[in-house]
Amino acid sequence: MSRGGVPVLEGLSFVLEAGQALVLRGPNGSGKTTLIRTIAGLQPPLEGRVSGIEAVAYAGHQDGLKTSLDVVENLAFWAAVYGGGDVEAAMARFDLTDLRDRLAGNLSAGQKRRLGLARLLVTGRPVWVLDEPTVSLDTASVGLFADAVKAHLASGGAALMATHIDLGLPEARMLDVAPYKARPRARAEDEAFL
Ligand SMILES: Nc1ncnc2c1ncn2[C@@H]1O[C@H](COP(=O)(O)OP(=O)(O)OP(=O)(O)O)[C@@H](O)[C@H]1O
Repeated sequence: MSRGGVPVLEGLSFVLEAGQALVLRGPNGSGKTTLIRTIAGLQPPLEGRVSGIEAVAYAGHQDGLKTSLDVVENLAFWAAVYGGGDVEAAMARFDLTDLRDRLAGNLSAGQKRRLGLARLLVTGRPVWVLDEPTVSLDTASVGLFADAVKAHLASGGAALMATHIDLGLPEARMLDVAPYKARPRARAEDEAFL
């Protein structure tokens, strides 16, 4: 896997089964975001392959919100794009019901993040691939998120998450990406000198 053409991770392989959560660990710059983006299909791997991309719902550092639409309109939009998830249930799960008519652009950082995460529910997609999903969330909202993940796993979903905080998901497997740091590679034009 690479960023900007520079290899970041190599030799990394795992299978994520239905009902499983996998938490990516590793220091800043170790390649968690690169791995997440590759698995979500936002960039191709240098080598190897990712299967099941069509089942992925991705949430990255940006919440992907339409700032000029309100909360319920944002979720209805995504539900329509993905084929009709339950907007009311998604709002209830992330404590957004009282904010339903507020423009997404006027939400606080944590409220925006809750809306971005509620979007996952309305996609109906089974594999959540999440990059630091709890950034900006207060303790209560982290609890809402952990409960949403648990319910998702219990219904046969799966979750891959890069996070620096303990989500209180003892069933989650951990994967430290640090041992998979890519070795520097010779550039093609240097080969004659190897
Ligand atoms: N566009 C780019 N061009 C070149 N290098 C990049 C680019 N984007 C990221 N990198 C580098 O790739 C490496 C992996 O970055 P990545 O964002 O995957 O790390 P991370 O584990 O998610 O870090 P953090 O915990 O800080 O979020 C870092 O050394 C970073 O500087």
